[in-house]
Amino acid sequence: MTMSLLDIMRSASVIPVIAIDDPAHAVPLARALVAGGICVLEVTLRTPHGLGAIRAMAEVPGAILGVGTLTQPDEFAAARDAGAVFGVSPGLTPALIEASRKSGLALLPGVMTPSEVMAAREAGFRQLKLFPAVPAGGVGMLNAIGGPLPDVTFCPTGGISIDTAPKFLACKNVACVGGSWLTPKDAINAGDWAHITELAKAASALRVR
Ligand SMILES: O=C(O)C(=O)C[C@H](O)[C@H](O)COP(=O)(O)O
Repeated sequence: MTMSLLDIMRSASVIPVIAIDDPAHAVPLARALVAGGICVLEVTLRTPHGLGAIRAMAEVPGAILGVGTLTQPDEFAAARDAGAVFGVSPGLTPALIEASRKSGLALLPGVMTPSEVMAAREAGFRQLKLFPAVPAGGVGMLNAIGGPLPDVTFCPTGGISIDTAPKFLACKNVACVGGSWLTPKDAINAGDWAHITELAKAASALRVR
């Protein structure tokens, strides 16, 4: 059964934004997150190991892989072939809209203003990433957008923590939040997978409303 992007977002509460510096970290990291109840994993293309990590992590039972930092059209098909079932970009351009359609990879595009929300909606996107969420105005911005533009659902990302996530998740137009706080580099480099599982447990205990 294929999950829609909205189903994936609703199943998540928190989507960890992951950057893999060492390919050997990919599988133990995915296992640690899934063990803590965090199953939707966004692996960014910020490092050269992104695609390889998606391929490896997609084999971990229970993990649902997304690709992050999509900025080039040719990355869509490559990420899909590696096992990503959705993609996330920091913004939206005509070339990315076309690449999403051609590849069939569901896209969660980044927006940060009402005009960008309206342009994304015109292009057919109803699930959006508010990025960067805190500099863009955070909860106040989400509530303000929800008035005139109530038919879009957000995954705010950028500047959110375990302490501030609940107030984002309480917004009517938020299905989940994204963040890098679940995957601190010092814990990953130390192989402290138990700590990552603890962070994941705390995050997966947060529920929308
Ligand atoms: O890499 C991307 O594609 C991005 O869009 C940026 C990430 O979503 C944020 O960097 C996560 O934000 P923090 O939780 O504040 O670290």
